[in-house]
Amino acid sequence: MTQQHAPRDPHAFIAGLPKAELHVHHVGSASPRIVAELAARHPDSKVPTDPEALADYFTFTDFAHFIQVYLSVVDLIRTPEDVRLLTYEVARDMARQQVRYAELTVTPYSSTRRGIDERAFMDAIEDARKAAEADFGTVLRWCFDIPGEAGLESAEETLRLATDERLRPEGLVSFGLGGPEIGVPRPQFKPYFDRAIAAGLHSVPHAGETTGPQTVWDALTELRAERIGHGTSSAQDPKLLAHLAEHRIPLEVCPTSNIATRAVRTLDEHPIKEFVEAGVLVTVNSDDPPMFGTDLNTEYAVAARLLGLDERGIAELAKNAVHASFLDEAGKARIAEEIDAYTERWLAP
Ligand SMILES: Nc1ncnc2c1ncn2[C@@H]1O[C@H](CCC(=O)c2cccc(C(=O)O)c2)[C@@H](O)[C@H]1O
Ligand SMILES: [Zn+2]
Repeated sequence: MTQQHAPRDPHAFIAGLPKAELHVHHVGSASPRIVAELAARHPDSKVPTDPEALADYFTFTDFAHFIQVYLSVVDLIRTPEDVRLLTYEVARDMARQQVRYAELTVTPYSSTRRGIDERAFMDAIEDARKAAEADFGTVLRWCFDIPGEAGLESAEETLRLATDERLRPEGLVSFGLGGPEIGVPRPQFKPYFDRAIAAGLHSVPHAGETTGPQTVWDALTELRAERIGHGTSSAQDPKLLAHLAEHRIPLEVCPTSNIATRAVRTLDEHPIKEFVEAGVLVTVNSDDPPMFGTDLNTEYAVAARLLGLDERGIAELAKNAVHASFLDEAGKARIAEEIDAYTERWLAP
């Protein structure tokens, strides 16, 4: 992807560009309005009840602090109605950014452990998914992820919720691993990923976000990752970059997330350019957009700036996500064609 001509206004082009998002968290996408509304319902919570104060609350000193704040928002999700409202509103926010398809990472263990009935949880996310598709045209699929720091008990429970035919939601396509990486080695989760893959789910663990390249190697070799969440530290290992490029294993890059959690010091130091120069398939994602004071369109603008992309280059990024997704081939072709048609209309003299 090289610079052909300076984009007229990348933000305007990006705002209308049809997109797919592969790495974005369910609770992490709760808008300040939704979080404030839920916090008002639960006065015992320390989460601020007004959106302005929330911006300060969502300022993190390090990754561990981010997880602490993240879990305080998880604590606000207490009823199936909270789950349904959150999910439907997240889809509304996505539709406003022309997101046609998203694989939303859900951590069911964290909700069922807090007392939400598992059947009611699955019904709530599925009802919202179908309503969002009908009302906004946004197609949602689920990734169920293990909160790694909660250990093998949470792995067992997440696998059960993902594979029990009486519970597994129709929209479930993948199986992930989130939470802190430090002190949470990937290999211990191999038996759970093996069983999830055997049940037809795609493996998409986080790796290399706050630890080195070995975590990414482990995700590839032990967890048979088809995509890598973040993979930021891959840039430290040329052999790993070559492996990712050769085997077309996409990275789910979340630039502002890496700055907000202090995984990367400044955007200009972000390794996204090294990834592209090494031939690695890069997708652009927002991770936990309201918590990081960003949204997907902003992440595309950041990537376009760091990679020096014009409209065609930006459109290629969007198509990378479509092709790296687990949507059916017909669905992929439909969105890719929409991206091309939009781009040609935009560039027509
Ligand atoms: N950028 C991110 N990088 C990594 N993860 C991210 C990111 N953004 C969001 N998450 C989510 O944060 C959660 C963390 C949950 C967690 O650590 C934990 C620990 C102990 C107990 C419990 C519990 O619920 O009992 C939960 C994960 O579920 C994950 O999906
Ligand atoms: Zn994430």
